[in-house]
Amino acid sequence: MKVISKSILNEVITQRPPHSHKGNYGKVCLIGGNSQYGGAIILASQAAVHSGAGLVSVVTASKNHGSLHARLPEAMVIDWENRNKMCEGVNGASVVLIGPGLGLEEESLQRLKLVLSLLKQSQVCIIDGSAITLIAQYKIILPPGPMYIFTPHEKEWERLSGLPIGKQLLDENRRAKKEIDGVVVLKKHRTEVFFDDNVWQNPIGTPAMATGGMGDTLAGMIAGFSAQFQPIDQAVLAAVYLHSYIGEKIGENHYVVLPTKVIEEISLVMKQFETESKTGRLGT
Ligand SMILES: NC(=O)C1=CN([C@@H]2O[C@H](COP(=O)(O)OP(=O)(O)OC[C@H]3O[C@@H](n4cnc5c(N)ncnc54)[C@H](OP(=O)(O)O)[C@@H]3O)[C@@H](O)[C@H]2O)[C@@H](O)CC1
Ligand SMILES: Nc1ncnc2c1ncn2[C@@H]1O[C@H](COP(=O)(O)OP(=O)(O)O)[C@@H](O)[C@H]1O
Ligand SMILES: [Mg+2]
Repeated sequence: MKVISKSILNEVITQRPPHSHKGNYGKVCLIGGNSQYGGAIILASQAAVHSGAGLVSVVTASKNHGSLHARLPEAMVIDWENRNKMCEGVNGASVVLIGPGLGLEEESLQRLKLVLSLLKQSQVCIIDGSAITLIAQYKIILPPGPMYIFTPHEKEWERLSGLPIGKQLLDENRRAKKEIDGVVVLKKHRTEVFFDDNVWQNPIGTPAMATGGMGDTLAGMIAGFSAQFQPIDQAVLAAVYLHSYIGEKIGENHYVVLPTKVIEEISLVMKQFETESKTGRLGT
């Protein structure tokens, strides 16, 4: 297993070319936030915006629209009761994130199935939270084509892989990952990222980060990074590392690290690691 190092941030976070515009930094569509879990999708959306996604649309319950707009006027909002608008939002995205606060109701399942049926080969789809649980519970087969990134915590990984938490050892996890078409970010004290050919461990992070919404924040950061930076594998590793790096820094003088505090720091810390672009390449 390889270990992610800080240099991943310099490698991935490159200066923006002067003649670029928001369209060059990716369109992210996030789907989640039922009447119980509005906070999850708000945190994920904030994390995507603060990590630099060019345009962010949020498909969520109408109940969340006011609070989302109040916390994040940068995001566009779509009512998930409006099927046509929801389809437009998903179709127009380069990166789709589904799951934070989606819930496990029948409507949540139908929304997940609809989103999966709309995905195109060119899109990246991050699958988090309730979406992982639903995929496991209903044994949903994902349509081939898009690049999938799963972000389970240990219990979600148990549901998805069938491996009880106590049996989640490296070789067992590797074997289980082979059954899954996509990257797996297995979140825990020392998060592991499984690609087809290799596994990376995140050496940093603190239990001060063990608080609700921290994973929703990571999912939003992965969405923001995948929208802007290539190759996607590197972008995922950088997002995972940066999330814990910021958490550790805040944890030096806070007993608990709030997701909203992590989000506030993202852009500031990205600036510290920004390197001159060697190619002048634009994001897609
Ligand atoms: N503010 C909001 O709106 C928030 C909304 N959220 C949204 O809620 C939805 C449900 O997500 P969820 O993670 O809260 O619940 P679930 O999937 O049932 O997992 C919990 C179960 O797994 C167990 N467990 C074992 N190991 C574990 C581990 N390493 N990490 C975590 N859990 C572990 C754990 O064990 P126990 O706590 O009992 O020891 C418990 O039995 C999802 O859509 C999410 O986005 C949240 O993000 C919170 C903030
Ligand atoms: N003890 C810990 N050490 C380091 N990181 C942790 C620890 N506990 C939780 N985290 C991080 O916090 C996040 C929790 O994700 P998740 O359980 O999905 O949260 P939520 O669904 O509430 O947003 C993960 O990124 C995980 O790595
Ligand atoms: Mg979670």
